[in-house]
Amino acid sequence: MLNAFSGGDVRAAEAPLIDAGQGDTLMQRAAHGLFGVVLGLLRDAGRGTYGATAVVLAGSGNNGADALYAGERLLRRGVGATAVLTSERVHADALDAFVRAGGTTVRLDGADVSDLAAHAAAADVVIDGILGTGASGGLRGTAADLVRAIDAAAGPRAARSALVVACDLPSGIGVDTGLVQGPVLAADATVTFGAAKPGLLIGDGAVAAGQLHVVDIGLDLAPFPPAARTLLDADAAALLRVPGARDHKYSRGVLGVAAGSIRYPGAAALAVGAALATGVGMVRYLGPPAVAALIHQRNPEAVASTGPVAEARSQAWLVGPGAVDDDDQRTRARDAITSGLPVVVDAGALTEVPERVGPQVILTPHAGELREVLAARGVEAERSAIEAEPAHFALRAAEATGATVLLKGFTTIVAAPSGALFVQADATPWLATAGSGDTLSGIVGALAATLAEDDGAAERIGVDPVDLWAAVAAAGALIHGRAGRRAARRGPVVVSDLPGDIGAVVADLLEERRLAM
Ligand SMILES: NC(=O)C1=CN([C@@H]2O[C@H](COP(=O)(O)OP(=O)(O)OC[C@H]3O[C@@H](n4cnc5c(N)ncnc54)[C@H](O)[C@@H]3O)[C@@H](O)[C@H]2O)[C@@H](O)CC1
Ligand SMILES: [K+]
Repeated sequence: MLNAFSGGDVRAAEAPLIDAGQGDTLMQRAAHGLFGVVLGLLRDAGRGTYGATAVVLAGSGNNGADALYAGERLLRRGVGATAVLTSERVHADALDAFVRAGGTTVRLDGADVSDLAAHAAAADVVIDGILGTGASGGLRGTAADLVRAIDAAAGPRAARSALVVACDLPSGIGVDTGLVQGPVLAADATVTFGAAKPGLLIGDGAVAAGQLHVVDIGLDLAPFPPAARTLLDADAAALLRVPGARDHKYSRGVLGVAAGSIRYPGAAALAVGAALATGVGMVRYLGPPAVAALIHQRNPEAVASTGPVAEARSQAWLVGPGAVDDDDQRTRARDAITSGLPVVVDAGALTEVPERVGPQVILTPHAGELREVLAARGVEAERSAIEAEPAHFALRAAEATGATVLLKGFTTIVAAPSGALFVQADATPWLATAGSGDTLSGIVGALAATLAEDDGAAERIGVDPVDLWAAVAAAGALIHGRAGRRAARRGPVVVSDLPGDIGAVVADLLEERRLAM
């Protein structure tokens, strides 16, 4: 599990060490970690250090100092380094060390911004040390102008020649939210100190951060609750339930599916296919015979009927995908949601959620659907606002409904009504295609069915039992994302082919788990 801590908590964890006179030690550890990552990236890019050039953007605070000390280390390895001082104030000792090692400095105030930008764009590496955890709001003033100019001179990240490495975080992102309010220099890599910060995992902040490296500088974060968590492969693997010798189809977990309609039969077929590939004892399908016939073309093992939820004994339910203009499906959705069993609620069924439910009800909206869920509870928010601050609004929806909320997007956000937050960035943009969400709901539904009666699941991955369903949803997002990336190796993702990849990802995860034991 990757734990992210709020900027405030990381600073609080630093405070006793700084009070004990260890501030400089922390800074040197941070600078050394940053230097190490830059070195590795230069090597990977085949550029080495001797004769390479670096531009250090150094702000007024300790973030600028970390960057200058990293610059000092690069200078001692033969890199030619220039520091652009973006503020009147600068950490005196760090600047002194940088200059003594042979670095040149330029004050941004009064300099020609486009000249500086051209110089930065032509360098081998740019270190962004303008703002760190002490930032309030986006970049302002001349520092904002400089970043905009470097961005324009260097071009989009994929086409740039200069590597950009962010010190602690890309300057200008919301440390705790990932909100990007002004110009931000998108980084190839971010080297963050002490612990990941939520803004590096969420939404636009995660996009700007690039590859994330966490450098241990010796902070004790145990007293603080993580502000966000990301499941790693090992966590998803630990959740998977492997059938034992005494298992049979009913004990492995039965997933009831009330999805699809005459208008949208395909959604049900995709969800069922994904659920079977994730691994369940049985899928019981409830819905129109014509939809069942489509499901049976690909998955004859699905057991279909047209009855009510009460007559289809299951361990968990999946309701909503493609269920449009169908009163029977609406009734089934309501019955499943109020059954007390874990239930994944997608698309058409989101409007059937009563005022208050429990965390075993997992809503899987995209931003537009979340807007509706919130509006129905008196919280007005534009879709664009939800996309800019997805974690904030997912948490609000979880709080307002009592449900677990999985918000789909570039990063998948899972908010538990307890306030726990999971963020998964496993997916590929190739998964942004029709039907993708149906397969995600099928995977989460299958995991829920197999774990519904597994009392040890929360403990296996070290989460509070009240947050189990959020972790299950996050694991579903991880499997879905990895399956999508696997499929994308063959070309654009065809969602109906995804079950093969889902099964392969489950097999890989279990193999990694076996090797780790
Ligand atoms: N204290 C320490 O010894 C350690 C500090 N660390 C580094 O220190 C950083 C935090 O340092 P600081 O607390 O000095 O904060 P920053 O380095 O983030 O700088 C904050 C300063 O920038 C200015 N500022 C804030 N928002 C601005 C905006 N939107 N536009 C322009 N200027 C703005 C303010 O003057 C503020 O004092 C961390 O991110 C990390 O890089 C780490 O190295 C760990 C150890
Ligand atoms: K920074």
